[in-house]
Amino acid sequence: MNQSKEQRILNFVLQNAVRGDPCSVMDAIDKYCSQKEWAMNVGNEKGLILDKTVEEINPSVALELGTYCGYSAVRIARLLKAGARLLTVEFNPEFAAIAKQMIEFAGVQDKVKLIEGPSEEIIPQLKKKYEVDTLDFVFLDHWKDRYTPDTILLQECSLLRKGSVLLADNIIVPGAPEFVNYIRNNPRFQCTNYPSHLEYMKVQDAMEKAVFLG
Ligand SMILES: CCNc1ncnc2c1ncn2[C@@H]1O[C@H](/C=C/CNC(=O)c2cc(-c3ccc(F)cc3)cc(O)c2O)[C@@H](O)[C@H]1O
Ligand SMILES: [Mg+2]
Repeated sequence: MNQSKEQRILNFVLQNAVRGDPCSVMDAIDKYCSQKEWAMNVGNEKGLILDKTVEEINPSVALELGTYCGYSAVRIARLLKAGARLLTVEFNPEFAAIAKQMIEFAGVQDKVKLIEGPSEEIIPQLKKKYEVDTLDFVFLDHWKDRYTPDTILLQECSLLRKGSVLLADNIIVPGAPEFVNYIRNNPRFQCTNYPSHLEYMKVQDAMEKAVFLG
Protein backbone atom coordinates (compact mmCIF):
# COMPACT_ATOMS: atom_id res chain seq x y z
CA MET A 1 0.00 0.00 0.00
CA ASN A 2 1.89 3.08 -1.13
CA GLN A 3 2.16 6.09 1.17
CA SER A 4 0.01 9.20 1.02
CA LYS A 5 1.50 12.61 0.22
CA GLU A 6 0.78 13.64 3.82
CA GLN A 7 2.73 10.64 5.13
CA ARG A 8 5.64 11.58 2.83
CA ILE A 9 5.57 15.13 4.23
CA LEU A 10 5.66 13.80 7.79
CA ASN A 11 8.51 11.41 6.97
CA PHE A 12 10.51 14.27 5.44
CA VAL A 13 10.01 16.28 8.66
CA LEU A 14 11.01 13.35 10.89
CA GLN A 15 14.20 12.92 8.86
CA ASN A 16 15.11 16.56 8.29
CA ALA A 17 13.77 18.68 11.16
CA VAL A 18 14.96 18.92 14.77
CA ARG A 19 12.70 17.35 17.41
CA GLY A 20 11.30 20.07 19.69
CA ASP A 21 12.10 22.87 17.22
CA PRO A 22 8.85 24.20 15.67
CA CYS A 23 10.65 26.45 13.17
CA SER A 24 12.68 23.55 11.82
CA VAL A 25 9.40 21.62 11.33
CA MET A 26 7.80 24.52 9.45
CA ASP A 27 10.95 24.98 7.35
CA ALA A 28 11.07 21.27 6.47
CA ILE A 29 7.41 21.25 5.38
CA ASP A 30 7.90 24.42 3.32
CA LYS A 31 11.04 22.97 1.72
CA TYR A 32 9.34 19.67 0.83
CA CYS A 33 6.15 21.31 -0.46
CA SER A 34 7.96 23.91 -2.58
CA GLN A 35 10.56 21.53 -4.02
CA LYS A 36 8.92 18.09 -4.12
CA GLU A 37 5.12 17.99 -3.74
CA TRP A 38 2.75 20.94 -3.43
CA ALA A 39 0.39 20.76 -0.45
CA MET A 40 -2.22 23.10 1.02
CA ASN A 41 -0.28 24.34 4.06
CA VAL A 42 -0.69 28.07 4.65
CA GLY A 43 3.03 28.40 3.85
CA ASN A 44 5.64 30.96 4.84
CA GLU A 45 4.37 34.11 3.12
CA LYS A 46 0.80 33.94 4.39
CA GLY A 47 2.29 32.34 7.52
CA LEU A 48 3.94 35.64 8.34
CA ILE A 49 0.52 37.36 8.22
CA LEU A 50 -0.77 34.63 10.54
CA ASP A 51 2.21 35.17 12.88
CA LYS A 52 1.67 38.94 13.06
CA THR A 53 -2.04 38.50 13.75
CA VAL A 54 -1.40 35.97 16.54
CA GLU A 55 1.35 38.13 18.09
CA GLU A 56 -0.92 41.20 17.99
CA ILE A 57 -3.76 39.35 19.78
CA ASN A 58 -1.59 37.18 22.06
CA PRO A 59 -4.59 34.83 22.46
CA SER A 60 -5.26 32.74 25.59
CA VAL A 61 -7.68 30.52 23.64
CA ALA A 62 -7.34 30.01 19.87
CA LEU A 63 -9.34 27.79 17.50
CA GLU A 64 -8.24 26.42 14.13
CA LEU A 65 -10.68 24.82 11.68
CA GLY A 66 -8.93 22.38 9.34
CA THR A 67 -5.70 21.05 10.86
CA TYR A 68 -4.58 19.10 7.77
CA CYS A 69 -0.91 18.13 8.47
CA GLY A 70 -0.53 20.48 11.43
CA TYR A 71 1.66 23.14 9.79
CA SER A 72 -0.41 26.11 10.97
CA ALA A 73 -1.13 24.47 14.33
CA VAL A 74 2.65 24.33 14.95
CA ARG A 75 2.98 27.88 13.55
CA ILE A 76 0.32 29.27 15.91
CA ALA A 77 1.23 27.19 18.99
CA ARG A 78 4.91 28.22 18.93
CA LEU A 79 3.78 31.84 19.53
CA LEU A 80 1.37 31.15 22.43
CA LYS A 81 2.23 32.39 25.93
CA ALA A 82 2.51 29.99 28.88
CA GLY A 83 -0.91 28.60 29.75
CA ALA A 84 -2.48 29.58 26.42
CA ARG A 85 -3.94 26.87 24.19
CA LEU A 86 -4.89 26.11 20.59
CA LEU A 87 -7.86 23.88 19.80
CA THR A 88 -7.55 22.52 16.26
CA VAL A 89 -10.32 20.59 14.51
CA GLU A 90 -9.77 17.95 11.80
CA PHE A 91 -12.34 15.41 10.58
CA ASN A 92 -10.14 13.25 8.34
CA PRO A 93 -8.66 10.50 10.57
CA GLU A 94 -5.55 10.05 8.40
CA PHE A 95 -4.78 13.77 8.43
CA ALA A 96 -5.48 13.94 12.17
CA ALA A 97 -2.99 11.11 12.79
CA ILE A 98 -0.33 12.86 10.70
CA ALA A 99 -0.98 16.20 12.42
CA LYS A 100 -0.78 14.61 15.88
CA GLN A 101 2.71 13.27 15.10
CA MET A 102 3.74 16.60 13.53
CA ILE A 103 2.60 18.57 16.60
CA GLU A 104 4.34 16.17 19.00
CA PHE A 105 7.60 16.17 16.99
CA ALA A 106 7.57 19.99 17.04
CA GLY A 107 7.22 19.84 20.83
CA VAL A 108 4.10 22.01 21.05
CA GLN A 109 1.70 19.24 22.13
CA ASP A 110 1.20 20.82 25.59
CA LYS A 111 -0.32 23.89 23.93
CA VAL A 112 -2.41 22.10 21.30
CA LYS A 113 -5.61 20.09 21.65
CA LEU A 114 -6.26 18.26 18.37
CA ILE A 115 -9.96 17.40 18.16
CA GLU A 116 -10.99 14.80 15.58
CA GLY A 117 -14.43 15.48 14.10
CA PRO A 118 -16.42 17.85 11.89
CA SER A 119 -16.42 21.51 12.94
CA GLU A 120 -20.21 21.76 12.87
CA GLU A 121 -20.32 19.03 15.55
CA ILE A 122 -17.33 20.24 17.60
CA ILE A 123 -18.13 23.96 17.76
CA PRO A 124 -21.34 23.41 19.80
CA GLN A 125 -19.30 21.27 22.24
CA LEU A 126 -16.53 23.80 22.89
CA LYS A 127 -18.08 25.45 25.95
CA LYS A 128 -19.20 22.39 27.90
CA LYS A 129 -16.89 19.61 26.72
CA TYR A 130 -13.73 21.66 26.04
CA GLU A 131 -14.21 24.28 28.79
CA VAL A 132 -14.06 27.26 26.46
CA ASP A 133 -15.64 30.53 27.59
CA THR A 134 -14.99 32.66 24.49
CA LEU A 135 -12.43 32.48 21.69
CA ASP A 136 -9.77 35.17 21.30
CA PHE A 137 -8.67 34.01 17.84
CA VAL A 138 -10.07 31.74 15.10
CA PHE A 139 -8.10 30.60 12.02
CA LEU A 140 -10.39 29.38 9.21
CA ASP A 141 -8.64 27.10 6.71
CA HIS A 142 -11.04 24.20 6.15
CA TRP A 143 -13.54 23.69 3.28
CA LYS A 144 -14.11 27.19 1.89
CA ASP A 145 -17.90 26.80 1.70
CA ARG A 146 -17.93 26.10 5.44
CA TYR A 147 -16.39 29.42 6.49
CA THR A 148 -19.78 31.20 6.60
CA PRO A 149 -21.90 28.53 8.29
CA ASP A 150 -19.21 27.98 10.92
CA THR A 151 -18.83 31.74 11.55
CA ILE A 152 -22.61 31.90 12.10
CA LEU A 153 -22.42 28.84 14.35
CA LEU A 154 -19.64 30.42 16.44
CA GLN A 155 -21.93 33.42 17.04
CA GLU A 156 -24.96 31.23 17.81
CA CYS A 157 -22.86 29.34 20.39
CA SER A 158 -21.79 32.68 22.00
CA LEU A 159 -18.14 31.79 21.42
CA LEU A 160 -17.17 35.26 20.15
CA ARG A 161 -16.74 38.31 22.36
CA LYS A 162 -16.08 41.99 21.55
CA GLY A 163 -12.62 41.95 19.95
CA SER A 164 -12.50 38.27 18.94
CA VAL A 165 -10.49 38.00 15.72
CA LEU A 166 -11.19 35.69 12.79
CA LEU A 167 -8.50 35.15 10.14
CA ALA A 168 -9.52 33.33 6.96
CA ASP A 169 -7.12 31.79 4.43
CA ASN A 170 -7.69 31.50 0.65
CA ILE A 171 -9.88 34.52 0.03
CA ILE A 172 -8.79 34.53 -3.65
CA VAL A 173 -7.66 30.94 -4.34
CA PRO A 174 -9.62 28.66 -4.09
CA GLY A 175 -11.73 31.61 -2.90
CA ALA A 176 -14.53 31.98 -0.38
CA PRO A 177 -16.89 34.43 -2.14
CA GLU A 178 -19.95 33.87 0.00
CA PHE A 179 -17.85 34.30 3.15
CA VAL A 180 -16.36 37.57 1.84
CA ASN A 181 -19.85 38.80 0.99
CA TYR A 182 -21.22 37.74 4.38
CA ILE A 183 -18.44 39.12 6.54
CA ARG A 184 -17.83 42.43 4.73
CA ASN A 185 -21.55 43.28 4.73
CA ASN A 186 -22.03 42.30 8.36
CA PRO A 187 -21.99 45.40 10.64
CA ARG A 188 -20.87 43.23 13.55
CA PHE A 189 -17.47 42.63 11.93
CA GLN A 190 -14.65 45.04 11.04
CA CYS A 191 -12.77 43.53 8.08
CA THR A 192 -9.24 43.94 6.72
CA ASN A 193 -7.88 42.26 3.58
CA TYR A 194 -4.24 41.12 3.39
CA PRO A 195 -3.05 40.46 -0.18
CA SER A 196 -0.45 37.72 -0.48
CA HIS A 197 0.31 34.70 -2.64
CA LEU A 198 -0.85 31.11 -2.76
CA GLU A 199 1.50 28.88 -0.79
CA TYR A 200 4.57 27.83 -2.81
CA MET A 201 3.20 29.51 -5.99
CA LYS A 202 3.42 32.88 -7.80
CA VAL A 203 -0.38 33.09 -7.74
CA GLN A 204 -2.28 35.90 -6.01
CA ASP A 205 -4.12 34.96 -2.83
CA ALA A 206 -5.26 36.87 0.26
CA MET A 207 -6.27 36.50 3.87
CA GLU A 208 -9.19 38.32 5.49
CA LYS A 209 -9.16 39.48 9.10
CA ALA A 210 -12.53 40.10 10.75
CA VAL A 211 -12.81 41.61 14.24
CA PHE A 212 -16.09 40.84 16.02
CA LEU A 213 -17.57 44.07 17.39
CA GLY A 214 -19.94 42.38 19.86
C1 LIG B 1 -17.15 19.77 6.81
C2 LIG B 1 -16.56 21.04 7.38
N1 LIG B 1 -15.96 20.77 8.65
C3 LIG B 1 -14.69 20.33 8.81
N2 LIG B 1 -14.34 19.95 10.06
C4 LIG B 1 -13.09 19.51 10.29
N3 LIG B 1 -12.13 19.42 9.35
C5 LIG B 1 -12.46 19.79 8.11
C6 LIG B 1 -13.74 20.26 7.77
N4 LIG B 1 -13.74 20.59 6.45
C7 LIG B 1 -12.51 20.31 5.98
N5 LIG B 1 -11.74 19.83 6.98
C8 LIG B 1 -10.33 19.47 6.88
O1 LIG B 1 -9.64 20.68 6.62
C9 LIG B 1 -8.71 20.50 5.54
C10 LIG B 1 -9.28 21.10 4.31
C11 LIG B 1 -8.83 22.25 3.85
C12 LIG B 1 -9.42 22.84 2.61
N6 LIG B 1 -8.41 23.71 2.04
C13 LIG B 1 -8.35 23.86 0.73
O2 LIG B 1 -9.16 23.32 -0.03
C14 LIG B 1 -7.24 24.66 0.18
C15 LIG B 1 -6.99 24.56 -1.20
C16 LIG B 1 -5.94 25.27 -1.78
C17 LIG B 1 -5.71 25.16 -3.22
C18 LIG B 1 -5.33 26.28 -3.96
C19 LIG B 1 -5.11 26.16 -5.34
C20 LIG B 1 -5.25 24.93 -5.96
F1 LIG B 1 -5.02 24.82 -7.27
C21 LIG B 1 -5.62 23.82 -5.21
C22 LIG B 1 -5.86 23.93 -3.86
C23 LIG B 1 -5.12 26.10 -0.99
C24 LIG B 1 -5.38 26.18 0.39
O3 LIG B 1 -4.61 26.96 1.20
C25 LIG B 1 -6.44 25.48 0.98
O4 LIG B 1 -6.65 25.64 2.32
C26 LIG B 1 -8.57 19.00 5.39
O5 LIG B 1 -7.61 18.53 6.30
C27 LIG B 1 -9.97 18.53 5.75
O6 LIG B 1 -9.99 17.18 6.18
MG1 LIG C 1 -5.52 27.32 3.08
